[in-house]
Amino acid sequence: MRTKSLTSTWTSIGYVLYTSWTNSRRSIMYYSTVTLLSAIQPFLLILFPKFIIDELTGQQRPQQFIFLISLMFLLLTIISYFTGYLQNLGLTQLMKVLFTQIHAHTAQNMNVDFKNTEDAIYLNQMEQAKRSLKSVQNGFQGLFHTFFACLAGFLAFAGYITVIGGLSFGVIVFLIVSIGCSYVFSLRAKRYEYEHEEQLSELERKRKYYSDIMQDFTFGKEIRINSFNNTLVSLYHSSVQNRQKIQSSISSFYFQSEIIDILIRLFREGIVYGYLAYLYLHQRITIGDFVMYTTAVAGFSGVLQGFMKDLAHLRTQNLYIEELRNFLEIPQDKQGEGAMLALPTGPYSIEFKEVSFTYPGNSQPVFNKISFIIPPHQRLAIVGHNGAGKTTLIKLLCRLYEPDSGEITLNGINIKQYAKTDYWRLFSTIFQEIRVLAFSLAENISLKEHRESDALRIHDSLEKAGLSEKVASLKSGILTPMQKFLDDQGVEFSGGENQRMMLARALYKNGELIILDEPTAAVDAIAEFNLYTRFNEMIGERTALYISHRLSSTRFCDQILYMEQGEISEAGSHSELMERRGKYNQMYQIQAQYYKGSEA
Ligand SMILES: Nc1ncnc2c1ncn2[C@@H]1O[C@H](COP(=O)(O)OP(=O)(O)OP(=O)(O)O)[C@@H](O)[C@H]1O
Repeated sequence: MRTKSLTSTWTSIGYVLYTSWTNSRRSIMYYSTVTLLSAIQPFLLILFPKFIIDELTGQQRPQQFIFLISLMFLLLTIISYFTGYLQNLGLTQLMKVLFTQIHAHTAQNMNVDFKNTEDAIYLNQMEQAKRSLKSVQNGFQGLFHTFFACLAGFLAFAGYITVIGGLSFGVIVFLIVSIGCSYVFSLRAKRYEYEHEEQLSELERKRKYYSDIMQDFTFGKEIRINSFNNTLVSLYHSSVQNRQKIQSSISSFYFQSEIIDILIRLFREGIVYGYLAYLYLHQRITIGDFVMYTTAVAGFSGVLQGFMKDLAHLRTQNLYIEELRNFLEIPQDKQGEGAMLALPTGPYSIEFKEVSFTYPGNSQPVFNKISFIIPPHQRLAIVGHNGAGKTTLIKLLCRLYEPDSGEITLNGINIKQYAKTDYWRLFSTIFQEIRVLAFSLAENISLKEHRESDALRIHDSLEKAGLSEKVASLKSGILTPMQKFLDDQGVEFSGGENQRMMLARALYKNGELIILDEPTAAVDAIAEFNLYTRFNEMIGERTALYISHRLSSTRFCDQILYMEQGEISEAGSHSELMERRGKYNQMYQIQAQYYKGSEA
């Protein structure tokens, strides 16, 4: 974590300006010009009235009077027109820059190490970084606008000092001190707001989660039957209420600082106007000077106060930018370690050598020096109770997590020595969660755009997965959109059909190593048995790894590992394990009772 100092405020300003400059130089050029114009504008309203009034109370030359009025309005019109025009152009360019950051944020989510996606700290960081990009007042846009506002304030400040300096240096000091007091109170409110941002973000995350569940009708049955709706509504309301409580305490801080500000302002302007009136009454200044100085003092206070507030805002924006940068700097997924080796050609053997692994943040290891071999062409089943570590084993094999110690080898070489993208090409996987995308059926199978997909292979995979008839019944065949998120013509498949679609996806990929991590939880034991057997026939000579709770589904496998609490307690073929009369046998017998009479 970087320090939250003024130095890092400069770093954040540097980051925002540099990013803007590299992505759109025009964004900086337009905003700089607008800044200059808006710094000049107030001085026209200070100086011209003085000259006009002096003319009226002095020589009273009509031509000079008309000239001054016309020039003032002409300049004001030109400046306002260009300010508005360039502001619009600048905003369009700023949006262009912002989208590069939003893109970087999204890309980061796609490219970070998988383990982050299951890590609450990362998820929180992601939300915080999103906050920097979502709001107009805060974060990237906030800092950009506030920086230029500060710059305009600074230029105007210098101009006012020059004008008021002609009157008295003491007035300037008095104005600066009184405005400084207001600044301290506004800073206090801003700090208070920032200190509670994290809490607000967490509450917002909860609120959003509850709201998503309430709108996700896949939870509909469970929620109604278990009368969970009232609980959800009350959780939703309490997160909203807690958020409101914090927000109202933030508002009350701001309210306090506004009140104090008004009181200080009344005191300040009373003193200064009294002094100016005194000077005028003693004929030490003209009526034109009086108007010029009162306008300048009001303007000076406004500019300095605005400048201080902007400065305070700029400093808090720094904290948002820190969060954005910290998030974007999370290292992306590494391809591997050292020089990457080319993948060997098959057949493939895999070995787990004394692999130990603990999930980040957990105290209990899932595996402690687990070892086993999957020889080429073997069908290996991993069975066991819930939480035994079966899916974790697959995550390690697929390099979604790295072992803490020990190694996993492919044909004798540590898998870290292969580039991940090459290594992943080897796998055709079907996981427990079935994820259908709101793209066409073809794109769901190939996971590529239409123009990059092979239609023949898609049809072939669908046929092998037993979905040809279904596809034939669809008006647009494999081009039929799935789900209705992006297309109201989209279709919904049944649970079993979705499973077959996943099967077709795995077949289309045609990986050398096949993994089925119990994608059949929703179907009955016979359907699962048939699916595993069919899949087994389809994959030919390839090495395969099957996970299931139903021992009948994987009994055809060459080797079965029976896992308990992260350890392999029994290993062998189905008949060997049955003969051993151990835990596998016991579990098989218990499960068989349920299938009797229904199995062929
Ligand atoms: N992302 C995670 N973070 C922390 N702990 C996890 C995570 N995923 C799983 N675990 C824990 O690791 C252990 C093994 O989980 P795993 O999912 O591998 O078991 P499993 O045998 O596949 O279970 P199941 O049959 O229920 O799918 C469990 O104690 C689980 O709570």
